[in-house]
Amino acid sequence: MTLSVFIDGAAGTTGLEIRDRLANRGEFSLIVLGDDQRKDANSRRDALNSCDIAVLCLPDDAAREAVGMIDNSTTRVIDASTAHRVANGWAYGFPELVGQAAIANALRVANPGCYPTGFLAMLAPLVRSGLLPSDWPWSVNAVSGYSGGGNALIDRFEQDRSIAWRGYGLAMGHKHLGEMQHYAGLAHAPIFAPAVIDAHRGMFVEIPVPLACLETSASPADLHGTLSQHYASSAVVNVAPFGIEIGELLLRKDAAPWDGMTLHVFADANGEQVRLIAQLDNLGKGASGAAVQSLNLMAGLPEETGLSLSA
Ligand SMILES: NC(=O)C1=CN([C@@H]2O[C@H](COP(=O)(O)OP(=O)(O)OC[C@H]3O[C@@H](n4cnc5c(N)ncnc54)[C@H](OP(=O)(O)O)[C@@H]3O)[C@@H](O)[C@H]2O)C=CC1
Ligand SMILES: CC(=O)N[C@@H](CCC(=O)OP(=O)(O)O)C(=O)O
Repeated sequence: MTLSVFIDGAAGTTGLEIRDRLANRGEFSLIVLGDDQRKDANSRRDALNSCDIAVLCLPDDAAREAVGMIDNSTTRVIDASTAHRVANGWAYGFPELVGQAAIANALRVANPGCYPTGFLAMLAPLVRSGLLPSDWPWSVNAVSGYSGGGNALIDRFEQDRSIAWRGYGLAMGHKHLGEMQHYAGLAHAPIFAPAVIDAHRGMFVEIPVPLACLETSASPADLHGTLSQHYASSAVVNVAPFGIEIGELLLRKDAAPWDGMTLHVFADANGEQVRLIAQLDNLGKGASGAAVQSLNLMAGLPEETGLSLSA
């Protein structure tokens, strides 16, 4: 059976990438609104109510408005925005953390934020397993390609080629803190230091772990072993081998779209300090790839169908 999919916000950065990923997928037929209709409330309402699955690639307020326009009980929704990520009645679209069934059977799915995808992939399994404490004041440092800020940030970086690095979130309170704290089960929101660099796509998310200062007997190898076991059956997330000499990690300006994610565990020789580092594509597993992964599960297909998983 072919499922009809309406991408609300299909002309935006995330929406276009989802369209690309669905272009040759016979399992889905796309409802596309032309430029004259894509912001017209009646046209959107009709499309939202006539599709099987709506994928919202909109700013938060417009995403809330879109959900409010649905007046039937059958349209299923994947929302790429921040609006519903910790809301009641919404499954969190992170199958590796919540289980595939929770998404496959959901009416409403909230796509995770790009930075929380890296943060939660590493910290949530380690806190859940008891290897790392939930009440430590965690911090997270990250760099993202500028497409992470959508069309507005793309325009800014592409019009002003003098910006090499842009630190932000300086007043704290970044919109991703809620989901980071909630799904990792933390007592405190992490201190989050995001930055944008002069690359179109791709990101690194890093959690420093002062292992010797924590109340845990876990070694770096234990952390790596738990993550490896957690993702052993995942086609999307892989854990890099532990203890292999890697002198540097690079984010290339011309990186191709990638829907996977690689997790690294680096440690000093005494096992006192650890750096957990996730590499992903903000537009892949951080947004559009994750949305298609959930769409696959909602359609009863293997989660990795049609994704680009070789880095
Ligand atoms: N870019 C990324 O890496 C990630 C993005 N996201 C989330 O995905 C969502 C979309 O972001 P992104 O694609 O980057 O943003 P863009 O700004 O690139 O795209 C947003 C699109 O929504 C359209 N739009 C805005 N308001 C309305 C409306 N009321 N009705 C219909 N269409 C509307 C815009 O049209 P117009 O330009 O004409 O105003 C634009 O085409 C956001 O919530 C964002 O937080 C999540 C994870 C990562
Ligand atoms: C580089 C950049 O600006 N990134 C955005 C996050 C990406 C995004 O739009 O995020 P979500 O929908 O996942 O919340 C930001 O920090 O606000």
